[in-house]
Amino acid sequence: MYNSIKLTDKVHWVGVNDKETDLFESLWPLPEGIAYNSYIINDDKVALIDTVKINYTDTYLEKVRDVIGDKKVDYLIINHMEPDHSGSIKSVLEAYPEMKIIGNAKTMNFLEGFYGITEGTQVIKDGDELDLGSRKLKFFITPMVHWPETMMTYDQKDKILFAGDVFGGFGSLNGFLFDDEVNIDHYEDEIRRYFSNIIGKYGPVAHRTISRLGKEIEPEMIASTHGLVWREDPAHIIQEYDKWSQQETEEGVVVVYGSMYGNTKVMAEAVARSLSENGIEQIRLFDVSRKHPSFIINDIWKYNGIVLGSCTYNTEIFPPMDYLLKALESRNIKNRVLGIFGSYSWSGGALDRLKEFKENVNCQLVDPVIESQHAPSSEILEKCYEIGKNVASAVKENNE
Ligand SMILES: Cc1cc2nc3c(=O)[nH]c(=O)nc-3n(C[C@H](O)[C@H](O)[C@H](O)COP(=O)(O)O)c2cc1C
Repeated sequence: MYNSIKLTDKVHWVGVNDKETDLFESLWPLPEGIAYNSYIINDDKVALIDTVKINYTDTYLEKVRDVIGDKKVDYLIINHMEPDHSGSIKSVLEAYPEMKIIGNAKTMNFLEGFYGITEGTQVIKDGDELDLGSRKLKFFITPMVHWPETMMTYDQKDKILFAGDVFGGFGSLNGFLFDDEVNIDHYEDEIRRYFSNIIGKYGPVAHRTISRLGKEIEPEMIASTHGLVWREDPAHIIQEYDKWSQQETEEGVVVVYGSMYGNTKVMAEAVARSLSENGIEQIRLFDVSRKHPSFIINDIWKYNGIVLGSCTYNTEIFPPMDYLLKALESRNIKNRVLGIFGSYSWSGGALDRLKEFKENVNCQLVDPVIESQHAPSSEILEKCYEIGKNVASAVKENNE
């Protein structure tokens, strides 16, 4: 018994849970693990949708057999070629050599490049259908959410959208699979962290894709390649993803500082205290060296205010702060209230990079912009309070 889980009479989840990988894509921490979801439709014809990471192939194939017994897999549909989903393709093909691999034209380049597979494939175009017997699947080509070949598959009978990575989240499935089996609030952060870390850069494409699908289909279930299957309230995850894809935020401020010996930290704490005194209830204060950027990005995605302060290191900005700035620039962070301050002792450098960051993102810079030499003086700390006050009033105004 390998714990496949029924979605409907003929559709099963045959995914796996990964609690062993520390860093997703060797970048993003997985404190709650992650699930690689694959689904099988056991109709007259049998179709698998995506596979799982190579480490879990054996368990995965057992789950597939658990559902279909001695039947063969007729089709393997590839919604996404990232190896956490495509890693078991070769093994599935060995187990079911007659199987046809279905993808779009771009999928095939990846299939050949990663796995040397050039035969037994079927190329589909946007809007094409595949008849499994009692149902027809329809394909939607949805490039760049978040790879060039990404697509989605819609089961028109059971009204299930197999969405690839879109609508996915971090966090493994601890016995539950469906949205109605868990307290969603507990998972919201991990879902947004997945969105902001992995899909966020492609927000505008995600928004266009969601708008298009909204006009063409009315799914009753959303089945992504990571995280929960949404059957009770699919509209919830669609709304959340759409909101995040447009960078809609709520009132709150994320203060991040880079500090070696505490002087910049004192400034950041003054800003944070002022934010609190000026009525901001959601304040996140992070040491950029100690909080992984994955979590900082997640909170920045949630709130409408950011304050960034950094010391100077060898004539440049403190390296971990530079890493965060690049991550935000690459995600085209926008529509935030922004406060900045730097510290130095002889040449300066940190504040120049923070000003460059301001030029690279579409955010509203709030006065004063501060540069402190050595330890912050009481005049400097007063200005930090001013940053807090001005950021507080701007984020409140923006939230009205
Ligand atoms: C290793 C190291 C390198 C530094 N490089 C520079 C520099 O190139 N230019 C400069 O103006 N200050 C430099 N500083 C000084 C700090 O940026 C400055 O003292 C700042 O106030 C330190 O803030 P902190 O206490 O928050 O770490 C350096 C300090 C250290 C420890």
